[in-house]
Amino acid sequence: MLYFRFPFSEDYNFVDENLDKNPVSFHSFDNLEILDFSGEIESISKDEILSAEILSDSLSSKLPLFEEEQQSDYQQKLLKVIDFIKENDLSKLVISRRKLVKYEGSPINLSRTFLNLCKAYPNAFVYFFIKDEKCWLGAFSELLGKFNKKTSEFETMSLAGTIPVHESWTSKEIEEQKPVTDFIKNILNAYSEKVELSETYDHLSGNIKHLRNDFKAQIVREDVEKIISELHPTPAVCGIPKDFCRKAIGKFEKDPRNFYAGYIRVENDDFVQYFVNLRCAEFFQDAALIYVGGGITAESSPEKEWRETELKAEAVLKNIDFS
Ligand SMILES: C=C(O[C@H]1C=CC=C(C(=O)O)[C@@H]1O)C(=O)O
Repeated sequence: MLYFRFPFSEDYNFVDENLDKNPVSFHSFDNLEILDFSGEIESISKDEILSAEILSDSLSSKLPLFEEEQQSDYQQKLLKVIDFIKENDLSKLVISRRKLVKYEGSPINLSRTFLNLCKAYPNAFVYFFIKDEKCWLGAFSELLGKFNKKTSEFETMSLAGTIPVHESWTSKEIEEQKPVTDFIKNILNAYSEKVELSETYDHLSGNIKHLRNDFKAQIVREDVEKIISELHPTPAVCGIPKDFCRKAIGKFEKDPRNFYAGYIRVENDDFVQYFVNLRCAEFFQDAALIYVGGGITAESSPEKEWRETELKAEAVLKNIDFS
């Protein structure tokens, strides 16, 4: 099953798994796993979601053997990452961890958790799925791409840099977001004569904010999937050079990213949209793993980076319904 809600919409959707169409698919970070949801996109009411009442008790898998990375270990590792960034002259490298949430005997109401996330993040793409013994929920507003089938306009954004809502930007975040903008600009310029780029502005997300630029470009329909495969993973979730940074992530992160920092493709009559899968968590019968990361630069402070991941984890954590 899959429930989802588009950004700025009040309607909830599900996909009935009956037909040959594949309107929604989840792509893992490493692109090796694609989870398809086939059928028609149908609408579903809040009451129907509530009455289905899906609890963590009903999930088939328990959390496999897992050792959570502690603050001191994570910070030690980030010191090594910073050295690596300096040695290789990288502008940034995105490193992530998994925060463990044990239910301690009180099951989670996953349906209510989904609705809480929808309420808390009106500008986000919010989803909840259970399939092939996997269960994930997420809510985030970063667009990897949006293609308008009628006008052939392609939209995307560069989103990076994080600070608490009431703090002021420093050169660290500004320098962290720039490579994302440059990376996207270079790709779009190869596919379009006309690429529009907005000013940089603040993108609010609960207790934190990010730096953001929006792009618009006229493209041809046949290029959409090619552009997406060049864009993913952007330096907002990986780094540049892409393949070098992907390998470095594999070396520094002790657990796989799975669907975290991958993307979700959703197609309807008007658009094909691709949402970056951040602020997400994997749920098991007895515990959940919240996936969080951040862009590390030569200027990073390991302690601040740890705090940033804690703040990002809050985005999901505070909306979990312990029934
Ligand atoms: C990698 C994550 O966030 C990305 C998106 C916005 C800001 C980011 C940052 O400030 O590091 C990251 O690039 C995450 O939330 O796990």
